[in-house]
Amino acid sequence: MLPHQQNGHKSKVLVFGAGNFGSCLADHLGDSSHTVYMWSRSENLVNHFNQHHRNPEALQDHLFAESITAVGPEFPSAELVQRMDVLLFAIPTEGVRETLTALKPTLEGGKVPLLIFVNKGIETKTHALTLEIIADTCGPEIAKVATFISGPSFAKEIVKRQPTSVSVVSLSAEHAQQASQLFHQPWFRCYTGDDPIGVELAGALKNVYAIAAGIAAGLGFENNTRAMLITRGLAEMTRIGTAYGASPLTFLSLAGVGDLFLTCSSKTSRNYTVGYRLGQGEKLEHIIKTLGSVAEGVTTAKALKAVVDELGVTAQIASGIYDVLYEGRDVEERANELLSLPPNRELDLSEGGKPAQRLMEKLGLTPEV
Ligand SMILES: NC(=O)c1ccc[n+]([C@@H]2O[C@H](COP(=O)([O-])OP(=O)(O)OC[C@H]3O[C@@H](n4cnc5c(N)ncnc54)[C@H](O)[C@@H]3O)[C@@H](O)[C@H]2O)c1
Ligand SMILES: O=P(O)(O)OC[C@H](O)CO
Repeated sequence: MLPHQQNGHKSKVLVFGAGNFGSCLADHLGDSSHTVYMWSRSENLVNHFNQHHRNPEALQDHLFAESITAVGPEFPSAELVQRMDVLLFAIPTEGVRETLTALKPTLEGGKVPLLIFVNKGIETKTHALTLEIIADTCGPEIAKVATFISGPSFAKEIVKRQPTSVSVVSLSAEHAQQASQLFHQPWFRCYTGDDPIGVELAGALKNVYAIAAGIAAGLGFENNTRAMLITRGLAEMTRIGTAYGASPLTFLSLAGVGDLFLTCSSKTSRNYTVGYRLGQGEKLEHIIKTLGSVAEGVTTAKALKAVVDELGVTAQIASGIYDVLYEGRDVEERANELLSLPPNRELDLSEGGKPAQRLMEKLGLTPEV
């Protein structure tokens, strides 16, 4: 149990990442009177935040809870980390391995705080999910208790206390419950589950389909096309997920269709925006340079190509996005190619599960997910 659950004390939380989602979640917890530290690599951000309770790089209109202290730009000290009940990671997947490697010496030997991850991606170099990155860097015992929060959750709306619901999952039901209790509020509802592989895949893959939905809108396609993309995207991500070894039901959850629907339907999504701007004829390099924050679907599309090839699964939409982002294919021509493919059986699930089995074996668990 976390200290605040045992005796009414509030928790001490250190958030890694001071971008849109890190600062939004810091605010959510700080508002509930937890003691919150937020690490940023930017000295300017740290100084500005501590002086004005505003983030100069994200959610600029928001006045943040006073119980948040920004720390950095140096990596948080072992002394600070060891005082924490919770470490919350709100950095892109590409930075998780480096951050956990730096933390590992501090986590060794001492009490392990509750570890919560909110990134949504697949690592490009290794094609690993975050669960595997945690196992590689900190060992299987820590991976087994790591918790993942995912679902339809735009930071911009959470800071306005708009009702939001998320999936909170871990291989340890107890840790998922603890994370859920930490975050749960009437406007922020936490539903627990135990399929971190499925939830991670759903969160990562929906970003790729959001790029597709954005492209369609940028090319001038309207609502029918978007509905088709969301539905066929859901079928495709469920097929990939089950071939990987995840539960197909997970793709019907908040972290699955919930987040897919949100991200494919709004320009608030960075991934949708990347697609929209591609559809309008802008170059990827320019879009990434001027977007102002991360769109994880861009790197995930590359890793996903390798995952799909290894699984031998048909993933026509994901493959089209890969071709546009990494093979220099013309966006309109590739979209028309996709549209001219003959429709196949509407629903089918691939059998398999080898990647999840390998990951469970790495964690010393039976190969069932
Ligand atoms: N913004 C949202 O609404 C939202 C919602 C749910 C999940 N997420 C996920 O949360 C993660 C962070 O998203 P965001 O919106 O805060 O992005 P962002 O671009 O606004 O901020 C990213 C933060 O991570 C830091 N960072 C980047 N690379 C790093 C590295 N290698 N090491 C340490 N820190 C690094 C940046 O400096 C920045 O503070 C992403 O994986 C995103 O998919 C975002
Ligand atoms: O802005 P996006 O596309 O990264 O989406 C943010 C969140 O993942 C939505 O749940």
